Amino acid sequence: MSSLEEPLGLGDLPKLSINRLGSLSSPRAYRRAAADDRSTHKYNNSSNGSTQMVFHGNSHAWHPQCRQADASFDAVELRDLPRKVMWDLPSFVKIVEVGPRDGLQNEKGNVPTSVKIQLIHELVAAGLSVVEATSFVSPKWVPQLADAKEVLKGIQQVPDVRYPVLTPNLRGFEAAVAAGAKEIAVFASASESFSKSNINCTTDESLFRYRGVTAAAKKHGLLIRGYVSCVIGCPVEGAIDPSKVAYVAKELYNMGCSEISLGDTIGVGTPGSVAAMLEAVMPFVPVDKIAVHFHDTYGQALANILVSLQMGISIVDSSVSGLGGCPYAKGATGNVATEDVVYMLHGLGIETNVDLNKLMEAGDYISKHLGRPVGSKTAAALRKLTT
Ligand SMILES: CC(C)(COP(=O)([O-])OP(=O)([O-])OC[C@H]1O[C@@H](n2cnc3c(N)ncnc32)[C@H](O)[C@@H]1OP(=O)([O-])[O-])[C@@H](O)C(=O)NCCC(=O)NCCSC(=O)C[C@@](C)(O)CC(=O)[O-]
Repeated sequence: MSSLEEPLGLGDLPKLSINRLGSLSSPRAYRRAAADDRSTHKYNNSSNGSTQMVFHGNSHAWHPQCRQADASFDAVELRDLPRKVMWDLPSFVKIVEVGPRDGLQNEKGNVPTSVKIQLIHELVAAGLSVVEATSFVSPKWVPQLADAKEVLKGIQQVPDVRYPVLTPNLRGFEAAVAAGAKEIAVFASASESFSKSNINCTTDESLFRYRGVTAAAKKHGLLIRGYVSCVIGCPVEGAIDPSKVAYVAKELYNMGCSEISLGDTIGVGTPGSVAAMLEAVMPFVPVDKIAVHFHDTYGQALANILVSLQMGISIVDSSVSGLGGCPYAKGATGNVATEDVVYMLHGLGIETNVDLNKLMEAGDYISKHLGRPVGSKTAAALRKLTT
């Protein structure tokens, strides 16, 4: 386990917050300072008035003498603690709802076109300003979204709401434009193996292909979203080097993508590995153009979102009722549920413009249709309270 992945307890923060936290430039620097501060602690021994040193490695918060010694400044420091822990959080987060695409592409049963359209309408009614509608991919590869044209044409598009659609090649791009798309998304992978299984070509071949797609999109005045998948791990290759993610993100950004979504496709990331990956990408893509996209396979998605926000990210992808998975990423579970993201963000005082009740109605709608309970813990808890 790398030092970045060692858990850092909340109890460690009061001591750090005295003079360090505000001036640190990145979570990595913060962690180094935390490690320094925690290894040694000077305290006054009240029984004989002497000053003693305590060496306690990483267990500062739990060392009885340190707890006693810290008590004198805790009263002052703890008052400021929430602000310091919530260091630099954005005041507004844009949520990109990917349920109708990333969610429904993985369903075994057939979801009627009318249900997909109704779901999109409900999500927009809940206040979501970006709803990824469908994919113009090969129906042989993803039969669940074979009705892409009908879905996009069937939506009553609301002004100022974005409805991006995935386009893997020029053929998909042309079909999307003909169906009324105003925004497309291209998707490349930081893992060669996943690239081959997902779109049947290497990463560089896909980037070459996307140069044609993005050039055509710019000519038509369309917005372009770029995805990088497998940003933390790949089902075949295991851990992915952050420099590979940075390379793909940079290429997509430089070819004109206005937003780069970094996808933990199989949901293996932790706040430690996510922070390292973001740190690698940030020199190449402005922070306000980066979105994070977490699947919740290991239950880490909300923690990963929080650390991303702390690093300055303000665009989060999520999926109503936690729908999702990728047909070409075995074992990956759904995306983080939008309801849970909204609940956490509102709890942090961050605006989203999303009405949680209406969002839960959209979640109920699709869950009923799919014949299973809602996949959001927030929705399940709130529904229990009101029945
Ligand atoms: C890229 C291809 C098309 C290559 O597919 P291919 O088989 O290598 O290429 P092809 O050119 O030989 O095409 C195969 C057949 O598909 C047709 N075709 C070809 N293109 C299209 C098109 N656009 N629309 C409709 N049909 C198309 C083409 O005409 C042909 O039909 P046939 O001649 O055999 O009758 C294929 O591999 C494909 O569609 N892959 C998409 C797979 C997919 O959608 N995966 C899920 C995306 S999720 C993801 O990537 C992760 C993400 C974004 O969610 C983020 C995260 O979670 O981390």
